[in-house]
Amino acid sequence: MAQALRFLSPPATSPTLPKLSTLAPPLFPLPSLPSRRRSLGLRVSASSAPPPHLSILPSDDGSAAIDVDAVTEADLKENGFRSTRRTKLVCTIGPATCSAEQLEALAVGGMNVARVNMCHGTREWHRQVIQQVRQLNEEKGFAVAVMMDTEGSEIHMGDLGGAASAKAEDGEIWTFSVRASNDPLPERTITVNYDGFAEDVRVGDDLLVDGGMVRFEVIEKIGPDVKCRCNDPGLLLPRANLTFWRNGRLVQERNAMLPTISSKDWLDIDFAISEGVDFIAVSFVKSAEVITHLKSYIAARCRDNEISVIAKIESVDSLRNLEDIIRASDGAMVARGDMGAQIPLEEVPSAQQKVVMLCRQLNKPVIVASQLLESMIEYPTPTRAEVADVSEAVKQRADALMLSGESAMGQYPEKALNVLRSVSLRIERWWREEKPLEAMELPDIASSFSGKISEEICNSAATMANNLEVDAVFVFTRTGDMASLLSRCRPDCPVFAFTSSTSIRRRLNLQWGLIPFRLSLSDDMESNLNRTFSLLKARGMIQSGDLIIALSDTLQSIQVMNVP
Ligand SMILES: Nc1ncnc2c1ncn2[C@@H]1O[C@H](COP(=O)(O)OP(=O)(O)OP(=O)(O)O)[C@@H](O)[C@H]1O
Ligand SMILES: CC(=O)C(=O)O
Ligand SMILES: [K+]
Ligand SMILES: [Mg+2]
Repeated sequence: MAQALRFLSPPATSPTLPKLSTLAPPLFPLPSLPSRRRSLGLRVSASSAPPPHLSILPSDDGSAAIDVDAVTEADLKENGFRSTRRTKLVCTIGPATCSAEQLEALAVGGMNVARVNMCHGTREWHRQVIQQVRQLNEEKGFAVAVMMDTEGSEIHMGDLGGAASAKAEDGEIWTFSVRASNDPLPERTITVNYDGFAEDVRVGDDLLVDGGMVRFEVIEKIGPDVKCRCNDPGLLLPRANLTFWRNGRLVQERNAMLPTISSKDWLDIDFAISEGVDFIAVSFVKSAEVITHLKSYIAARCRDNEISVIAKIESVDSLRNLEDIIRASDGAMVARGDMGAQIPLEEVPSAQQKVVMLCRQLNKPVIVASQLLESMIEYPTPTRAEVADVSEAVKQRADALMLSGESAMGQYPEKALNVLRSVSLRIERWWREEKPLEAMELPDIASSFSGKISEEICNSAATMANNLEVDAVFVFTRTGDMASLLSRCRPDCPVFAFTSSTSIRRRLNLQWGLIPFRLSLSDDMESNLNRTFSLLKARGMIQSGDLIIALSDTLQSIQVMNVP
């Protein structure tokens, strides 16, 4: 009940919007502002006078600090609110991008999340990358989050005895063996990580490397060795994924019983907790239980639950149990690489669309991953088809796009990131200009009355933001929930999310349209607003007359105002 009362904003701070005919001349003439800003200042000028008690005061705690990175700051100063990118970008870090300078170049280029894949590299290597990202954040004000991606216990090849790749030619006979050996491997021999491999496969099965990049047929089994003939030649890469198919269907036998989180994964998870990563992405999720289990494991070890769990949707089982898995997780990834090895390729696009839609409905951030710009591993420009694929993911309004090999080991990581950024910006602008009909209804998701209030406030605020064409929504949030609820509505303007936690700030950086800032929040909404206005104005990120909607999760209120 108390919250229901608080939902009614205090009268002095909730200006009712006047009818257009009653508008008074602007109280804050803005001669030097771009025309759009000026017209907005005019349109709502009657409500633009700050309530008397909202006058700008010097910062009350003396710290006057607000954490924002130089790139966001420059973008806002130069291009204004409308041009900020809404789609977030995840970069897989690998040998091509692991130095401090390379990581900084990616952050400057728009990387919101750095992903390390525990399939590759040593623990020491991962530790260095994570620490360098943290240092970059501390020194330059970035909020780049770190995502640790588990190896999972699917079947994969060994590391090719240190070779970068091996070529399998048509008709060649190769041996796939479960023998563990430290000695150099005989020619055309590949080790396999799964002990049951030789028992599970049958003569006549198709063995697919990386979902069909190379294809073999099983011709003979000799103890732990499986002889295969290459039918589709190609390049074998270290630790490539292996699937086997019988009569046109993926074989799921004892290999289907492999645990989603292996013993090695648990050690990697302990490592991730001790290094303070922001997200753990779980490979080959099959059911919601494993996510629930991991979340309680983290909760028992981690103050304030500061790690979010992302379910990677890449197996047949994850698609079968999709809704339960997404409900249990803090977000999802459409991991199209392995997904395309587990279901027919022509089913991948509709699976992507389904996951993206469901995540938005359930208010979970979703990442579209793998092969977005695959050709840019080798070439400095993408194919037209790749640009169309990126556009499609942006049109689906996914929270984030991910680079894999393009940034981990490609020749043009920064160029690839630049393509994601410019295509996102262009398609987002197209969306705002064309306003395509959005077929999606957002169902009620709150499970408590106070959650319901927050949801209603955010839905209304997003509608108001679009109808009034405001410049930005400001949300003061302790938990980040209200920022997520606003992001879910995909409003036309950016959402400035102010939170006192650096960890929440980083995790909000995965979500569509949010520009997260760290600011020590007080319980007094007016003081928060005043400090924000003066700090952002002092840095030239907002100007007098900009029209904003302000929300707070402590006050449960909506205010519309011009920046004084
Ligand atoms: N830390 C690393 N060290 C060396 N190479 C890496 C590293 N991370 C990624 N790579 C290279 O980049 C490629 C693409 O990265 P990506 O993370 O998509 O891996 P993947 O092997 O396809 O597995 P996953 O299905 O988990 O994504 C890898 O196959 C590998 O060659
Ligand atoms: C990202 C990942 O794991 C995949 O696409 O398979
Ligand atoms: K992985
Ligand atoms: Mg995968």
